[in-house]
Amino acid sequence: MTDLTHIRNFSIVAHIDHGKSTLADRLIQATNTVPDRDMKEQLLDAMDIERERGITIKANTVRIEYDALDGQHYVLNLIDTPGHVDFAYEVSRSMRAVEGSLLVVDSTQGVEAQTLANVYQAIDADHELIPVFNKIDLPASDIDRVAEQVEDVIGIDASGAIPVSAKTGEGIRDVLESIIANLPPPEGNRDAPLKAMLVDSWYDAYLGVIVLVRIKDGVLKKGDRVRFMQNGTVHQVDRIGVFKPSMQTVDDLGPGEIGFLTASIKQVRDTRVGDTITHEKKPCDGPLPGFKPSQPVVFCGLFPVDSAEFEDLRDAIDKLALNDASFSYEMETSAALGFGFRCGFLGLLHLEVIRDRIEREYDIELITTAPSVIYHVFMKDGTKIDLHNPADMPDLTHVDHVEEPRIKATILVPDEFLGDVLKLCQDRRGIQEDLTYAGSRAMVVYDLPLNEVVFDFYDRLKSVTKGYASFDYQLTGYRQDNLVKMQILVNEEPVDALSMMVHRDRAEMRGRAMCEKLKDLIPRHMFKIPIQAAIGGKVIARETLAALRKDVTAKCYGGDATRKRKLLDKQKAGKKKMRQFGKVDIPQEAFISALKMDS
Ligand SMILES: Nc1nc2c(ncn2[C@@H]2O[C@H](COP(=O)(O)OP(=O)(O)OP(=O)(O)O)[C@@H](O)[C@H]2O)c(=O)[nH]1
Repeated sequence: MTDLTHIRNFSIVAHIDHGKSTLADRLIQATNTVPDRDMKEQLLDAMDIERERGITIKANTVRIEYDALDGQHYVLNLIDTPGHVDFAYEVSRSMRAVEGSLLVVDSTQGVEAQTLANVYQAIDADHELIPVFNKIDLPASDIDRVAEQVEDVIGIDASGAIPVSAKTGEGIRDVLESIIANLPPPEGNRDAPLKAMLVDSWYDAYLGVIVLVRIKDGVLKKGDRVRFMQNGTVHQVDRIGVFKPSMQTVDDLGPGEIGFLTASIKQVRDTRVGDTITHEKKPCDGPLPGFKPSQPVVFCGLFPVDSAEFEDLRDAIDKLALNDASFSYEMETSAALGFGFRCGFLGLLHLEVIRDRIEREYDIELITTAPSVIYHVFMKDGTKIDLHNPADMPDLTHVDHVEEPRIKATILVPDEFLGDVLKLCQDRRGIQEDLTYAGSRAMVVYDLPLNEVVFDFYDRLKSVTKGYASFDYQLTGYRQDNLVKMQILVNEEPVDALSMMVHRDRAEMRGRAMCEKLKDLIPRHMFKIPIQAAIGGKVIARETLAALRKDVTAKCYGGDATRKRKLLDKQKAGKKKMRQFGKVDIPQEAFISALKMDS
């Protein structure tokens, strides 16, 4: 157990690619936490995969021992956090477990949207920040400009900022000394009853659920019987330890310390992040203020292309969910797609990560239906429905009004792309709230419907700004609007997987675009196929796919048998990836591609 004044707990926050993981590596190396021969790049990230902790969205922890210039020995606990906007929640909970953060800014790039988002979270958490200007080894590094930006845009004092190169190691000692000098030590009382925060938890094949804890008061020992206050469950602690960064058991954990416990807990779902852990016999007076549980905001259906793989899909989803409490799912049946799952995610990246893992690691080909947000549907009889799936939208005659979730989006972009960004936001029904400049960069704040952002907003933003824009968002609440369900009919049959909620004013444009896309994506058949978009019973757009005249091999006149066979094989393989809708085969890509907007 370490004396409180010799502990510093901190996290590293940064915009993506500004060098957070590389800096963590250097801190670990400079303090000889890991012998040089075991040192590899992105140590904390790599460990994720080794430990099969699942998606690399989780915060990672490492305990560093440091002999400071004042001759004293310190214990530094570092929590590394994910950078992507979907996982902002992870950042906020890591911040609650520490007293301060290093704010890494790439000195060749400057302040970006996540830099700002992180600062706001730090201020919320009442947190000390040390600005660190990274990549000073690069010729494009401009510390003065970045310092000015930090002061102008973020409004924090940059005079104590530390220039470093996480690549060469220059400035790393200064970072360590600044942590000791400028971050406050934790507070806590070792004689008080145990009060510990459940910061994170994950599943380990050998040890069961591992719980990351931050001790506030009291002492945690192996063998203790502890109560998880919100859950009400009691467990016997069978192991406690710290990450260096590999797991090392210790005898006890005292106030201010960060470590882990195991207690034969079977499922991650049995542990609630933000819960307070105390002793069963001598409990603390009350729980710590908990965090709100993370709520899925984006929903979509996942169906196996080959319906025989449904059980495999169930198995894959069960396994993934074991380690990811923010991913929700329930079984769903669709007239067109058969059995599958309706899944909830924290955002689009989260959706993509899970989908890719199912396809790659479990080798199951999937059809992903249109991502949707949760709408509040107010019925004429006074009841309210939370609509997760556009296919379940009740008949309009019974609906009084519909509300949709809105976000506050912050976008930082070089001046020359500003016009394109404003147009994109405007096209997505955005309302401009703010526009300011910091040098040659503009910062725009928009109020946007989440629904218009979930599909391909980020891709579009990157493409119109050649990758120079950065983006961050927070949910702000619900607002009523003129929203309707649009159905797509192929050969007169509704394809429920392509149903979507749209704004009435944009329905026709979206309907037309969808029909045109589908016309290109659906192969011709022996008969004519009408493709229609409809609201209620009313068709608002229509395309017709002409009937097939020749077979695919007809153009290989001359009888090149191998070529013919190859073509036929290709056609056969293509068939496997298609789903039959009535008499029509629709290829898998059609479901995703049709939904991409060109605006
Ligand atoms: N030249 C130079 N390159 C650096 C420096 N620090 C990081 N990099 C490079 O910048 C890139 C991003 O660094 P990461 O450490 O992965 O950045 P990150 O912020 O952790 O990114 P995520 O983990 O993806 O959020 C990598 O290619 C690093 O090698 C530096 O001081 N100098």
